[in-house]
Amino acid sequence: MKKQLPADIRRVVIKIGSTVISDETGLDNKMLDAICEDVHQLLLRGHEVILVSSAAVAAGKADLGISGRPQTIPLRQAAAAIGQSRLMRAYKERLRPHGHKVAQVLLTRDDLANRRRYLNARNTLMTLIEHQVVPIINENDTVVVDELRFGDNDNLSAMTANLAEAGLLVILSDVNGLYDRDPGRHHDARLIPTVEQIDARIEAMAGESGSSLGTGGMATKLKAAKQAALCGTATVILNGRVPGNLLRLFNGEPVGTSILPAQDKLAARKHWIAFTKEPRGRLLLDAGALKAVCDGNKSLLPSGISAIEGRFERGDAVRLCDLQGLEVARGIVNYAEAELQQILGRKSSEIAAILGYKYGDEVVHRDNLVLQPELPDEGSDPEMSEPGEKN
Ligand SMILES: Nc1ncnc2c1ncn2[C@@H]1O[C@H](COP(=O)(O)OP(=O)(O)O)[C@@H](O)[C@H]1O
Ligand SMILES: N[C@@H](CCC(=O)OP(=O)(O)O)C(=O)O
Repeated sequence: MKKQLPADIRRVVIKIGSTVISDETGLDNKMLDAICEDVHQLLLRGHEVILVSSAAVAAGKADLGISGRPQTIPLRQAAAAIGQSRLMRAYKERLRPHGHKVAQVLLTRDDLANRRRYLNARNTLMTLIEHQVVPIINENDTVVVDELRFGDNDNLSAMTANLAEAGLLVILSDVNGLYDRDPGRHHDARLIPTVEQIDARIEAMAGESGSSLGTGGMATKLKAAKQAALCGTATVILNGRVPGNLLRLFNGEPVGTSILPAQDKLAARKHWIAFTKEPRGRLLLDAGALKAVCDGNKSLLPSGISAIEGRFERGDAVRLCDLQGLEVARGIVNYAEAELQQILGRKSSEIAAILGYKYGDEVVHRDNLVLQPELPDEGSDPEMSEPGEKN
């Protein structure tokens, strides 16, 4: 088994956490100086760098008189509106003197869940990189509503790594990497230098954020790394508050926690189905369909569907479940819920007669299906569950 990071990494996504470049008073200029110096050096060495930067909220909240975490969504959105332009100016002022141009890219989950917009976002990123412009990505916090949020920038950085087909995802935080338990609470916690595969034992080590600046803590970083691993991208979780650490990593020094790519990676489109598209409904499959889909690598036909839940359109993602409701796969449907209600349990040869038209024999084609265990674990979003936060 391969136990090291891939050599010759050209394209890299670097995620910079709020805990790295901000404090309670706003942006931390010294840390921004140090990070931008390292980014400059990486660009000089010919790396293609995409930044995913947090800290818009942290950069703007003091203007609203907020200390600690903003307690409502409107306050968080207002803080981000103030802080995002400051954040961009901070990068521009530090990278421009070295001759590097920067571009702001603000995304919502909805932008990437729509295949056309996803491909459009990819084209924009590629065009920026071709023109030696450094994309600086953040969630579009000011406009986004809960259902359409990435939730945290660790998740956004993993989706970006897939979008850009990056060789490496670096997650800069305020800890040296993954410890066997939260080092903020346990002084004897030990750093894990390499993770070959993120399993339940590794996941159990990761706790939530220890500060009012960060979102999601180590748990969301591991989820992001797992997601990146499945698209063939390695992740390193590294302390961004130690100046020069980024360069040490690229000089081959043993820093942080490296999470190796999965041996069997998902094709980019299947990765998008599993992680980026939000499933809209559920199809309950009978025993024959379960066997065909899960063991036989077959497409799902209408005859194997026992029941339908939720409302969805043709082209949406749906969960394929057993009769107890347990998700066994996820895929893109060829028929809307209203159409499926008419053809469920029927033979494919009857579709055209029932509907008066037919998009295909399959309800979900096997090329548009992702099976467990490659689906994401559905955890709760720590910010969404805060009391009193409702849109
Ligand atoms: N097992 C662990 N190893 C390292 N850090 C952990 C672990 N469990 C929880 N954490 C917490 O995760 C925090 C980093 O995440 P977070 O606060 O969200 O920062 P960021 O702004 O970089 O995303 C650390 O400061 C630490 O308190
Ligand atoms: N989009 C938000 C950051 C959200 C987030 O995930 O923060 P962090 O855990 O610091 O990476 C902002 O710019 O403030």
